[in-house]
Amino acid sequence: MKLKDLLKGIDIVEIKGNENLEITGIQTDSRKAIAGSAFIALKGVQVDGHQYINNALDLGAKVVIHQEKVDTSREGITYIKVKDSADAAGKIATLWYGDPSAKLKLVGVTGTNGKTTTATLLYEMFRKFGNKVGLLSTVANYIDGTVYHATHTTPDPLSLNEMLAKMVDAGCEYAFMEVSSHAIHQKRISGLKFDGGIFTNITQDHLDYHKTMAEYLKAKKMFFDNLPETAFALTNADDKNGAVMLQNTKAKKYTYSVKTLADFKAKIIEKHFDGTAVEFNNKELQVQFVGVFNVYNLLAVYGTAVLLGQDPDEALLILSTLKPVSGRFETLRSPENYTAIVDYAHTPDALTNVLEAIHEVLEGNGRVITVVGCGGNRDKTKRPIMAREAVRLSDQVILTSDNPRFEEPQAIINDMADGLNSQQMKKTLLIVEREQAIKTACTLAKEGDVILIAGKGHEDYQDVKGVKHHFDDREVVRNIFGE
Ligand SMILES: CC(=O)N[C@H]1[C@@H](OP(=O)(O)OP(=O)(O)OC[C@H]2O[C@@H](n3ccc(=O)[nH]c3=O)[C@H](O)[C@@H]2O)O[C@H](CO)[C@@H](O)[C@@H]1O[C@H](C)C(=O)N[C@@H](C)C(=O)N[C@H](CCC(=O)O)C(=O)O
Ligand SMILES: Nc1ncnc2c1ncn2[C@@H]1O[C@H](COP(=O)(O)OP(=O)(O)OP(=O)(O)O)[C@@H](O)[C@H]1O
Ligand SMILES: N[C@H](CCC[C@H](N)C(=O)O)C(=O)O
Ligand SMILES: [Mg+2]
Repeated sequence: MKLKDLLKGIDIVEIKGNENLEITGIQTDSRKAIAGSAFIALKGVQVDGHQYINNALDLGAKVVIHQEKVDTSREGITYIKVKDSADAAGKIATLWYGDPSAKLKLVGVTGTNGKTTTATLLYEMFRKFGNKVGLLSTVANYIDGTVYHATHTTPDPLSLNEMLAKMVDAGCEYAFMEVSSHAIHQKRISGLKFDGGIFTNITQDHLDYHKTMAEYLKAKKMFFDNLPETAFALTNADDKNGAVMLQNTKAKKYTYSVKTLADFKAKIIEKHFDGTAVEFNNKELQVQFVGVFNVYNLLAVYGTAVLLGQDPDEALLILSTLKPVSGRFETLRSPENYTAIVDYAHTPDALTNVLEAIHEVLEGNGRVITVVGCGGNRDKTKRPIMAREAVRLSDQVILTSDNPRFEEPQAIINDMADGLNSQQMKKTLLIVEREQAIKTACTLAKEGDVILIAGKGHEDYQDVKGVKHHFDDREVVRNIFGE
């Protein structure tokens, strides 16, 4: 592909050299540069890609796209200075892969919690409508039924557009993807053509990265600010920032709600352990999901289906057949008749919601034992809050490890316990080994009790000092249950 054809829509400051040459590839990682390729230098979080320009050139790259002032003296090299190399990387990636998002009906889901659930259920629903569909999610990526390993919630722009192009090649008509705040902030989604955007909610998380809630909110809002007028923007009217998200969008605005008037409105009729009876826009249905938060997710799915032109009644029929996503409120029953629930709640709000959902169906019959930890090298301020919420809504809490990464596991647990007073500590155990923590919870549980094992959900590893050791909460539970 010709270099100049890749530069459409990019804010160029200066070009030095030939822009009329054939490119063999594009990279943002110097280590992957090949003969004749273009290297885009990104200002990273850890390091600055501009440092590696010569490494890329040594491997044969012929073009450098940069944002900072750099040495442009190497012979035969084209240097393109741009205003924003992250934005350029996104846009160049879309063009390199043939602008796949323009050939798909692409819908992005953003928010602190519920992205994986909503995007995955949309993928499943649209397949049930009979379409070929793609999905990019935390748990896994899918192209019309074929699974691909996911490393991020939202991949880097090159991997992202490569996946979208594969979806186009496979004949997919729709694609649903999670849009993380990191991805918006790092412009991994620049150049993508969305047909719709969904906002789930915003509560505390990722303050290690965004520093303040205001910055976190700004990142999420940017996704909606950049939607085109041809797209729809569907927001949660019950979230206090739901309307804020759509303040400056050009997209057509729609709302969903359980509490107020909205385009898509739900009423909860009855809650039980294997599902919820609800009314969506005055039509009754039974869904196989527990928790009010899941009613919101399902409502967003329903609204999206309708906004994409599907028949509302058929959408409701399919909704009632959908099943929970891997590692989200996954229920396992012990031979002694207590229940273990594995859930991906890793934020204060998610933990509160999932515990409230458990209480709503338990109705005071049976105790709640919660096993929970917090990730290392992530938002430290959520640790004491999560511990307090766990204690407030449980009869017994075991604080344990969840991906300590490069931190000391005991130090993370101590940060959590710092949120508890001596009274609260009385119902709290600290057990560093997660397997031991789960075993202890099972020893303590009696018939009718519920053990919530929170934070890891679908994850099948424990990330310790950069090494992912195999660990799966569900597997541990099944072993204890003798399955
Ligand atoms: C904090 C963060 O988001 N980091 C992401 C970021 O990396 P970075 O900016 O730190 O990159 P860097 O290491 O500083 O390098 C900067 C540039 O120099 C280049 N480089 C580097 C070394 C070299 O020798 N040569 C070279 O060219 C790199 O390729 C890069 O282009 O850009 C990388 C490429 O896109 C991501 O892989 C990386 O994700 C890291 C691994 C990560 O853990 N990210 C998490 C926090 C994340 O993104 N999570 C969200 C979901 C969160 C949620 O909603 O729960 C997600 O979307 O997955
Ligand atoms: N709409 C919601 N509101 C609040 N909490 C939710 C909602 N949906 C799910 N949760 C809780 O959050 C957890 C994570 O859900 P999910 O994986 O769908 O979120 P996510 O936004 O994809 O998370 P991540 O940012 O890690 O990708 C669930 O296990 C559940 O405890
Ligand atoms: N996408 C989230 C996942 C957190 C899951 C939890 N198990 C942890 O490791 O903190 C993050 O990277 O912050
Ligand atoms: Mg997710």
